[in-house]
Amino acid sequence: MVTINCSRGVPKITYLSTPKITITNLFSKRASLVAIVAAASSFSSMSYDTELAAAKKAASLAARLCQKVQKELLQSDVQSKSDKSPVTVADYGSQALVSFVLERELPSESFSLVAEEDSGDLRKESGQETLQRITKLVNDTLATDGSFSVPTLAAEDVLRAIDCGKSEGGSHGRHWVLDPIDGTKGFLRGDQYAIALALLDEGKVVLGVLACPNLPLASIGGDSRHSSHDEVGCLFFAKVGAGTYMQSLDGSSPIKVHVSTTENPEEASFFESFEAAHSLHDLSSSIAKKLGVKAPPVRIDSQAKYGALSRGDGAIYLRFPHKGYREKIWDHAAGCIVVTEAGGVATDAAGNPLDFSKGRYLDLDTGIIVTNQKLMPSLLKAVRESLEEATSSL
Ligand SMILES: Nc1ncnc2c1ncn2[C@@H]1O[C@H](COP(=O)(O)OS(=O)(=O)O)[C@@H](OP(=O)(O)O)[C@H]1O
Ligand SMILES: [Mg+2]
Ligand SMILES: [Mg+2]
Ligand SMILES: [Mg+2]
Repeated sequence: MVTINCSRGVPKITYLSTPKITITNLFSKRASLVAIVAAASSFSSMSYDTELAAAKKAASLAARLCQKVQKELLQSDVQSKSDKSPVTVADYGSQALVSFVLERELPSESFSLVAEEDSGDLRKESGQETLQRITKLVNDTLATDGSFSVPTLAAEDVLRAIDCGKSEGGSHGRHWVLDPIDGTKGFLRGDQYAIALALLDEGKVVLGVLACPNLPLASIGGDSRHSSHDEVGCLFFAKVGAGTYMQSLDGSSPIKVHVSTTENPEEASFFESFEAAHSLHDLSSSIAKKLGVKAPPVRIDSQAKYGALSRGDGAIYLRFPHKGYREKIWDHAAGCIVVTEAGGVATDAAGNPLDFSKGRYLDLDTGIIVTNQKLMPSLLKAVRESLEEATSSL
């Protein structure tokens, strides 16, 4: 927040944190004009450009690390966390790398990171070999980027970087939010996955980056045919109020992207989780049918769905986890700003906006739905009716 106090005609500007502007005790019209100009320039200095550049660099390097591991995937790389979900050397390596790069690129900012993984299993005797592999991977990846003249990281540095991700987030101050590999199951299958990084400021997502190493640069929408020669590797990025852009992970010039503008459900295809355990496919089908969607669902892993939606490959994303599942903020923060800055809307099943200010979890009603502004009212109606039918048939 920026507070401007113009009591003596000379505007005094105080920075708090988000770029809201309050003008108090205006001395004259001229003073007020000066104040507004000053506020505008202070707003642009709060434009998160440095943070966005750091986030793009961190996510791109992490994508490089993940691509290397996916090529060499060995069964022994896969560990199981206590909740039985898979985690690989690439999940840990990506988290260590992003944490290290952000801290190094933004030395003047206090650093808080809410991230999926922790180093618990790597600190055990049984995790030592894996830790050595991760440390080597992180060092090898940093060495591919000429701008880091850092001494080789020790295993302890890697553990510390991973554990920076223990922040609880919340509604005050700035917090980075990271899913080092979203869609680990897709990653293991050789399919889609994403490195998803966002920044919260006073509880709002202000920037997001999605690196999708296996996503074709061309549309994956319903009618498009893919050939094995399609170029893959997309980097989506969005900043609050500045739109969403996509470039290739190899570094082409960014292009501005926009969600589908279709108002006709018959033309709209919809995305959902690849894994049936992560989202109720039957419920999505019933909603899509009610809405009049003709195309079959496009099932892909990870927040690559939000990226693909942001460039209009499909028009709807439906996500209805099984009862009792609690969504984590790192599974949606980056995707949410990528799609909303591209003109889309993301809400829970009752139409409430997603609230990232409540800590590591998203508290929401039933599921997550995403589409464009025009289709949202009829989608919400179809969701409500399908949920009512599902409840009454129990
Ligand atoms: N039971 C259940 N229900 C709903 N969601 C779950 C569930 N279990 C896991 N997860 C989270 O889903 C993340 C993967 O995202 P998607 O469902 O979009 O992709 S996928 O189709 O499952 O691959 C996945 O993210 P990663 O762990 O980062 O891969 C999980 O956070
Ligand atoms: Mg996981
Ligand atoms: Mg995830
Ligand atoms: Mg993950």
